[in-house]
Amino acid sequence: MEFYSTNPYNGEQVGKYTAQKEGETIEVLNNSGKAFKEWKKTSLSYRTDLLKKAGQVLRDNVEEYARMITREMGKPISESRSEVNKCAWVCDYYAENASDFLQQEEIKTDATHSYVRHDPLGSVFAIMPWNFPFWQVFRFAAPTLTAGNTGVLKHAPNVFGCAIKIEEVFEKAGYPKSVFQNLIVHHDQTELIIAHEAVQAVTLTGSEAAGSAVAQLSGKYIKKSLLELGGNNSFIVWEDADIERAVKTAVSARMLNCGQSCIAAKRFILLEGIYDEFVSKFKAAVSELQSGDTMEDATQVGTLARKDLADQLQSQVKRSLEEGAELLLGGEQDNCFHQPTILGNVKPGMAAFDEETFGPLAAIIKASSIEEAFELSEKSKFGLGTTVFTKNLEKAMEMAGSVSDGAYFVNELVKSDPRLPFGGTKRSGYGRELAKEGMMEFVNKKTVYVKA
Ligand SMILES: O=CCCCC(=O)O
Repeated sequence: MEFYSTNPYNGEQVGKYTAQKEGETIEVLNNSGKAFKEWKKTSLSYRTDLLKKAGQVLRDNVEEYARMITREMGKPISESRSEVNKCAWVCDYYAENASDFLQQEEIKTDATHSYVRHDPLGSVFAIMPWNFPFWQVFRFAAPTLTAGNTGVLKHAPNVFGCAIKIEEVFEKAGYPKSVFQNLIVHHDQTELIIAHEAVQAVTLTGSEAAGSAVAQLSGKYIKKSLLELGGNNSFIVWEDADIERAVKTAVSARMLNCGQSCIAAKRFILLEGIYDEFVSKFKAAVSELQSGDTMEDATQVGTLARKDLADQLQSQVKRSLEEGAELLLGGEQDNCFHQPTILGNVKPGMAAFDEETFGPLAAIIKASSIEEAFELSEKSKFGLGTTVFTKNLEKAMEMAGSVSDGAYFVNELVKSDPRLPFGGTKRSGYGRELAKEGMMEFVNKKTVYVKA
């Protein structure tokens, strides 16, 4: 079986990849298991030195990696460069903090010594998506490998070229063979991989459907799993907000990565008093975004990663209009490109409110009070994050407890940061990545109890 990756901007074929057969996959997994036996015995300082080198390799080759990202999935080149630099940041972050995070925790009991060690688990299988093809992988790999696990990656087929480059980063940094390996496989091999004895845990970033299937398999084989799935974040603007700042942030929150982000703001819930002002300034700001050749520095809005994704967004726009939404801007699709689109008068029950919209589509919703805004925000099966814009920081912080999401940002877009835990609730998944929490997901918290 062959996989092809295609530049969604111009149709160029970027790569052709032959799927590994089951026997080859098993060999990769056996090697991962063997590598784990040696890797887990290495010193933490050896592993953090390698991680620092991986960060350096990323920085030294930003242009090459960024071009591969842009060619395979269509984000503007400037955003691809930022993505590669963010991967270098997460490497530096764990290189600096791993020894703190992994140190043993003494606990006073009636033992002479009792403490918790943080030992690695084995091989961690990562199933990753195409939307941040480097970042999603480094977010898992930097803490997980540094804790002493080995890693096996199954990337999305439209970014297999990125997956190969990522494997090269670890090779160039000097990681021992088989500590990080890439698989070119169809998802029908997922069960075989999860069932393999070397694999002790699974991490997936992707759709609800993929998450549910992988969680079932992880349950079947009793392997730990972490899921980072969809989102339908709200961006609530109160009447006292700094509107200029809210609009500027809203544009980035929705349009970065051409809107193809689980944590993008998708539902803009505006208090009545600022509705008209926000909408007119937001429309003006979105209209100014420059689309065009994704390899040009000036391009701000790329294409969607595949035509079926643009088709799906277009269907959500059309259905929402039929359901009573009002077209305020854009609305048209041309192959993989979808115009940045704003829909007004969006309400629960419409596609643009209920469904995750994975593209440059902003749904504008009116609320008559702060309480109603939060109620509307909570009307979602997802739970990744909420943004609130206001000058009343005290009241904003008071409201934090009423948000059921994994993140709550005040006067800022919901974003990932290596220093902060990242993950969702409800249908957005479970577990946390990044920060100390992310490193703790794939360790054996081993109790040691010693009596003299
Ligand atoms: O689809 C999920 C995107 C996460 C992006 C990030 O970690 O910044």
